[in-house]
Amino acid sequence: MAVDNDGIAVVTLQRPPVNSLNLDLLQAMNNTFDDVAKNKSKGMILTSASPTVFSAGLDIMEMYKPDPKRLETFWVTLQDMWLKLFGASFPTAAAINGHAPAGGCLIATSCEYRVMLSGKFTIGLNETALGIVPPTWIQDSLRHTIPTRQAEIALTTGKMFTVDEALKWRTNRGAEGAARLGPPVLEGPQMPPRSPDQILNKTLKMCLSPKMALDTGIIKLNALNEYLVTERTTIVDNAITFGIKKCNDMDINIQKRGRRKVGLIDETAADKAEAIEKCKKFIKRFDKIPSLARGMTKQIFRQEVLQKLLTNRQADTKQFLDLVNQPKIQQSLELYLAMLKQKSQK
Ligand SMILES: CC/C=C\C/C=C\C/C=C\CC/C=C/CC(=O)SCCNC(=O)CCNC(=O)[C@H](O)C(C)(C)COP(=O)(O)OP(=O)(O)OC[C@H]1O[C@@H](n2cnc3c(N)ncnc32)[C@H](O)[C@@H]1OP(=O)(O)O
Repeated sequence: MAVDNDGIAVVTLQRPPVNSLNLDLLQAMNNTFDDVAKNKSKGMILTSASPTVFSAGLDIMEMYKPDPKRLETFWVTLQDMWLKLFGASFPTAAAINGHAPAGGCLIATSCEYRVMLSGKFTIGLNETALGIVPPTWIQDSLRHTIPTRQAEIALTTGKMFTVDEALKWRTNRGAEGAARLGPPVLEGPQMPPRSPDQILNKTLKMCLSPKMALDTGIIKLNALNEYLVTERTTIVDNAITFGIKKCNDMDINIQKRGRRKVGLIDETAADKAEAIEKCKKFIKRFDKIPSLARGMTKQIFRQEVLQKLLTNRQADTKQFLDLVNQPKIQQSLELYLAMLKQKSQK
């Protein structure tokens, strides 16, 4: 852990080669989180010493042919880590400088803000694809981060997101739809927007025109048609300007037409230094907010999810131990480890 001049703690996971979460690393994380709380740091940023992996998730070796007592301690320590991180009163952010599968994604989604390096990295909860049911609190971390429906689909498909996918979800128009619509509006040529008063005056003028004075339905319709045709660009432009303003007011970031940002991650960065800077900027947003009020508000906001695990802790542990001790699961772990080894030797 390194604390900068602003009082922000940067905690670097350093367990080569892939920061897989074994008992020792989890215990070290828990002690560090306690220190950050005790030192009254302004906030904490989690990152990794590896240039390509944030964390490979749980260390599979802890679950393969395990010592029963150690396995239980391992799971309880993982629960502790999540309770401390997800429930931390201080601001937390993850500078995700590489792959973040399964438990790696859990750490990231337990933080309040995520900046991920652009590149061929992936992030997600892939448990279902491996034949494991992610425990409720692991699912809750994702559900707390992205919209419920997207979380359900991601969990049931074991989806690993590319950085681009993690940053923003496409609308149901999809990429093809967006392409069909032509260049993004914000990048296209812009008409000078007219004020609503100007539009109103123009409409009134049109209604009082000689054509309108004839007062026949058909002529009125023609006049309206003419107005709509001649003014369509202005009308559309005004609608877009109004929509963009509303989105800005509501802090909805629409960067391109056909897409909207929801965010398993909040931002991307070109390198680790930039990712850490962006995380610091997030933490500094709270400079003028009383820290007690901030921390308590966050904990109340997260209380329901935290309480669920606190209430069901023993049952959750038993479920894990029963699952891991199944011969079928041990067989799967053996195969998975062999597959990983084979891949790493290529
Ligand atoms: C799979 C679990 C199955 C069953 C569990 C059973 C019950 C559990 C019940 C509930 C728990 C639910 C929660 C689970 C959460 C988890 O976190 S499970 C772990 C899931 N993690 C993964 O699937 C990631 C696997 N790793 C990778 O995909 C890649 O390693 C990665 C993309 C992270 C990095 O790729 P790369 O840089 O190319 O590195 P290598 O693949 O070459 O790996 C280097 C060495 O590290 C070893 N290794 C990789 N991941 C793990 C790991 N999670 N645990 C232990 N060891 C790992 C890999 O074998 C290489 O070792 P070697 O150098 O060959 O000795």
